[in-house]
Amino acid sequence: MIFCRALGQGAFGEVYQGLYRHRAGDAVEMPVAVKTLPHLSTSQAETDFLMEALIMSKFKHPNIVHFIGVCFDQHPRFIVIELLAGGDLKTFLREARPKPDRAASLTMKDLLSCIVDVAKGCKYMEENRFIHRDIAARNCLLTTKGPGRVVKIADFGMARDIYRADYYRKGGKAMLPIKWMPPEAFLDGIFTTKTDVWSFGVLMWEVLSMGYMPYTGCANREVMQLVTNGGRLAPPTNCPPQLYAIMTQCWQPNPEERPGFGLILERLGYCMQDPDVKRAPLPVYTKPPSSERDTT
Ligand SMILES: C[C@@H](Oc1cc(-c2cccc(S(C)(=O)=O)c2)cnc1N)c1cc(F)ccc1N1NC=CN1
Repeated sequence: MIFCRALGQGAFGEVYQGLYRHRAGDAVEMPVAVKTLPHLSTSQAETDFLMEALIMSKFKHPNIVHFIGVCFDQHPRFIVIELLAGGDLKTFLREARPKPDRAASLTMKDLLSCIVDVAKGCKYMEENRFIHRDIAARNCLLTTKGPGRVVKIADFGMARDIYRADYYRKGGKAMLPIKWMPPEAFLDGIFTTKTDVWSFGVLMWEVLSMGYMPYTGCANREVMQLVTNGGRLAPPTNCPPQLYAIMTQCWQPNPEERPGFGLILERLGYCMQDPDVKRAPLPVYTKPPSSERDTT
């Protein structure tokens, strides 16, 4: 295991880019991401860290990050996963926004393809009765920024990676991604696969708004109030109504009425074939960068 450079701060500790050789003598070195656990971690943190590795090791799916291994017999303890060189989905979308001086580099088809990739990963988790609890663009990674990119769900620890502002510290307890949670989750702590369906609807909104913070400018408490009283995210600029319809189904107040990921994939399939959807222009943001307040 060779550590090359730091990728950023993960929930537990630093995340590094590294090179992994399956056997000492192997010529082939594989680029990997390495999540480390700081030396001075509580035993609870160690358990959570190991738990996250165990969860990832169970999954085998093209839209879920590939788990390579753990090293727990020395410090720092670390988890080795495949490196997805395109970085995270939220950053990718924000960087890809059409600018006045640069034509859109993505089409509606590209955005839909990202959404479909995540839906496939979610369907696999639903089939395995695994509740992710933190489906959001920040937790998805791309194999590459270029064409042919594949999006994978890549964080299984309610990770508080690089987007700390997205989380809400409720009564000093764990930080909760309120803006991605349904009422039954933040009010009663009920988490089912239908929790992930709600979050997936918010992820669709993030993708079609090209990386905006949901409920831009609203504090988490205001969002809890709004959503409990039936308020919902408005359609992103230029969002085709067929896609907004899927989001609103994901945000049904009654969890049972939200579609499963199989049905969501079917409906997304129709949208992919609908010429009106494929032809839809991307949102053009003319806001000067200084006033870009869509990160809080
Ligand atoms: C744990 C970490 O995993 C990875 C990050 C990057 C990765 C992340 C950012 C940029 C690049 S890069 C080399 O393409 O610029 C690669 C690439 N592959 C990974 N497997 C991660 C997974 C996520 F789902 C979301 C964020 C992160 N982190 N944690 C700390 C930084 N990102």
